[in-house]
Amino acid sequence: MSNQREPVPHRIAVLTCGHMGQADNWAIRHGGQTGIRLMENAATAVCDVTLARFPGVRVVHVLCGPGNNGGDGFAAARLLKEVGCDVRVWSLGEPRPESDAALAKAACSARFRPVADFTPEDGDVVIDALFGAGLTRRLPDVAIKALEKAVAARCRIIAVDLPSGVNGDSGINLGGAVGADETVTFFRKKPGHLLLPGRNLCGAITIADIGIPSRFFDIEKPMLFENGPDLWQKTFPRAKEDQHKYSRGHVAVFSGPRYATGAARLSAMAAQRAGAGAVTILGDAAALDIHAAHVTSIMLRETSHDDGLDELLRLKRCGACVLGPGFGNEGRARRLALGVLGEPPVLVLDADGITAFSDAPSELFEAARKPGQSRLILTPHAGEFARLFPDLADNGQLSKLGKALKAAERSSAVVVYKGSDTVIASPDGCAAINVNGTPSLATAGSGDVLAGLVAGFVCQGMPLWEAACAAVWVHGEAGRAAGGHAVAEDLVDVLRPFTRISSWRAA
Ligand SMILES: NC(=O)C1=CN([C@@H]2O[C@H](COP(=O)(O)OP(=O)(O)OC[C@H]3O[C@@H](n4cnc5c(N)ncnc54)[C@H](OP(=O)(O)O)[C@@H]3O)[C@@H](O)[C@H]2O)[C@@H](O)CC1
Ligand SMILES: [K+]
Repeated sequence: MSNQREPVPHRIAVLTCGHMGQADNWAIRHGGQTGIRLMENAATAVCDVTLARFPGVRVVHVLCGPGNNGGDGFAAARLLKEVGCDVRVWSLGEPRPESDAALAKAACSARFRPVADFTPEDGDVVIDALFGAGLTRRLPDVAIKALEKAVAARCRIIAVDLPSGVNGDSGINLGGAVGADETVTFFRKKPGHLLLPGRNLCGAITIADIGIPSRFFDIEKPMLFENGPDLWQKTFPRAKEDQHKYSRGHVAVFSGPRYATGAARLSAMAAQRAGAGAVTILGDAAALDIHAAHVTSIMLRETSHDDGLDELLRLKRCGACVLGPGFGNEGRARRLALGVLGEPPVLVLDADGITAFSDAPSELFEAARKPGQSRLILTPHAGEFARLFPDLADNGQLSKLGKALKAAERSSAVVVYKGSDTVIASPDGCAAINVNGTPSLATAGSGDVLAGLVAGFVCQGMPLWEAACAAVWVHGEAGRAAGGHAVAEDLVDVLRPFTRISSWRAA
């Protein structure tokens, strides 16, 4: 994590599988641990969750793969047998000789049968310890068949570390993963627990402490997080006694033409709800006539003679502007965006503002590349992302997280790659994965509300990445509060509690 950032509690850190391997190794070399003890601790956690979730369970099937995930399974089988469960172990392949998994298998007195013969009965509990962090390719057919049998028999499934078949770094189903009821993972979550479809296959997630000292994070600063207030609450705007409207922050929103004004209004209202002291909509006279019939506390400023940059710069203490929602005119959007990037206000570029650079994204990235803090926030959904970063969008090797990080680095912008698993990536390599999104956010105008929230937090002095993370989380909470069939106006209506620290602290 970069030095300029406020320290973040490492409990919300997320570790890639590679970093998790480093944490294991570090704990063994410097943290007084042994590999087999870590495995025993992992197995104890799996055993505890099994007994807590299914008290009185009699038959437990343990499906064990050839690696350390299987090793956790063998150790859990032994522990469950010790407490009197009827444990049946089904193995796939043989652990490497002298590996921790081989030690765990040797210590387990259960009878091992090939996974191909797995025959669960209705309602049995199945521990899926076939593959975890080490899976790089499609599951072997025999593993897929075993998992299918578990589903067909309506077994309750507890996944060790990850549901087998889910890639821990991308959340992608490499082929054959089935939904678990519970997933027990170790030390910290992995991206695959948060990104889709992995998140939906995990069921309830338990993070078990397996004895890796958290001072690991003193050496390896966390760069990846699950989004939530803990990540950004230290920089969240707090009202001060001596503030006036402009010192609270001023947001400008560029309006679309006469018949496309609603998007700008949604952004403007959301910026107000985020706490901006003043919000101005900039547009031509015909558009402002429509706005005037709808808004009261939002100011209107006509852009009659040029692209609107001069009018923006004349606004008092404008800290952020939103360009793109309902904007239309791509040529003008492009000129304006490039103009704003040469000036102090931070640019939140969304929708048509992003599409305007489809033919020449590098023009945008060049303009955004300046020493010091980024001045550009991009908020693309998948289609818009592909317009600005076609090669990244098409790259099957990259996860959504990887795409967002590379996009942020390339564009020198904070990139909010939207979706049900929105990723917020910063050019300095930090990223957060958001998990509180709901289907109710998939509605026209929802993105305009998000862009307004981002600008609203930025204008109050929040650092850009933190502001974007806060906006995405608040937007998600609003979606939940608004419920099914909400329209974007409903989101604005329910925003207020989520933009006040006292309310979400109590939540
Ligand atoms: N390190 C520690 O101290 C701790 C680790 N812990 C546990 O370890 C797990 C990670 O273990 P892991 O790295 O051994 O990986 P794992 O998921 O078991 O699979 C690797 C094996 O599968 C094989 N293989 C892969 N794909 C395959 C395929 N499609 N079809 C067939 N084979 C395939 C692969 O073979 P290879 O690719 O090398 O040919 C290799 O043999 C982690 O999830 C957690 O549960 C905990 O105990 C805490 C302490
Ligand atoms: K597993």
